[in-house]
Amino acid sequence: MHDATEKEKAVLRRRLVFEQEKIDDKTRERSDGELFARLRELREFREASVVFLYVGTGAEPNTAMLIPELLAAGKRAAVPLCRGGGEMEARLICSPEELRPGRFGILEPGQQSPNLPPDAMDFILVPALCFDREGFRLGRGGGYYDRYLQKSSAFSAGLCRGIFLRERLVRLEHDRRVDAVITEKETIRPGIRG
Ligand SMILES: Nc1nc2c(c(=O)[nH]1)N(C=O)[C@@H](CNc1ccc(C(=O)N[C@@H](CCC(=O)O)C(=O)O)cc1)CN2
Ligand SMILES: Nc1ncnc2c1ncn2[C@@H]1O[C@H](COP(=O)(O)OP(=O)(O)OP(=O)(O)O)[C@@H](O)[C@H]1O
Repeated sequence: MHDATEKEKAVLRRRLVFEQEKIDDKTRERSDGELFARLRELREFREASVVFLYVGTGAEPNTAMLIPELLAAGKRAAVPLCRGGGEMEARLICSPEELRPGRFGILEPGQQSPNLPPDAMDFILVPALCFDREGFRLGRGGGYYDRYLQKSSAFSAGLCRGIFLRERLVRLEHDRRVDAVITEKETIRPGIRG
């Protein structure tokens, strides 16, 4: 039964990567603008002092854009540094210029950047190919965020282009939900909806 779910996830993952690539730059930029505007309005984001954010790649929201404004607002920004075994660390950065392509070609902080513990995070921006209305997600299959979210009690949120929002995704026991899913049109708080 688990095997069937993993397989279903893998099939959906491939289809979503294909769908993502069809979005043109202009549509993507407009979508990013709307997603970021909602994120900036989110109380937990505004109140956070330490934000753990991924650096968007490919068709993902271009979240690197948020780094300068976070720093200008006096917040601390941490970015994932991937390790082996599906583990990643939250490394503090002072500028987006510190980032270099790492594993998977995604921009990462350097080895010398300070490593913050999971309980130092206030807010975690969680990447995914898609989310559902209950806060479950389909990631790239590394299990990095499922493992990380288990170690942190920070508020977690995902940015999800509306076309990738689903009613209900397949899920396994280790799958963690996010506390908020932001689309261009709505901010969904699965916990509150019940
Ligand atoms: N921008 C961004 N950063 C992120 C993530 C993310 O989803 N987006 N991650 C979220 O976890 C972590 C990296 N996870 C990743 C997991 C798999 C692949 C990847 O390229 N997988 C191959 C297939 C691997 C295989 O099974 O052979 C691929 O997609 O071609 C990339 C990143 C940490 N940083
Ligand atoms: N908390 C965990 N502890 C141990 N293994 C885990 C945990 N979470 C996920 N895994 C394993 O990692 C692999 C990928 O999991 P999954 O398909 O849920 O990743 P994902 O959520 O798509 O990826 P990511 O979180 O990196 O975006 C699976 O083999 C899964 O069993």
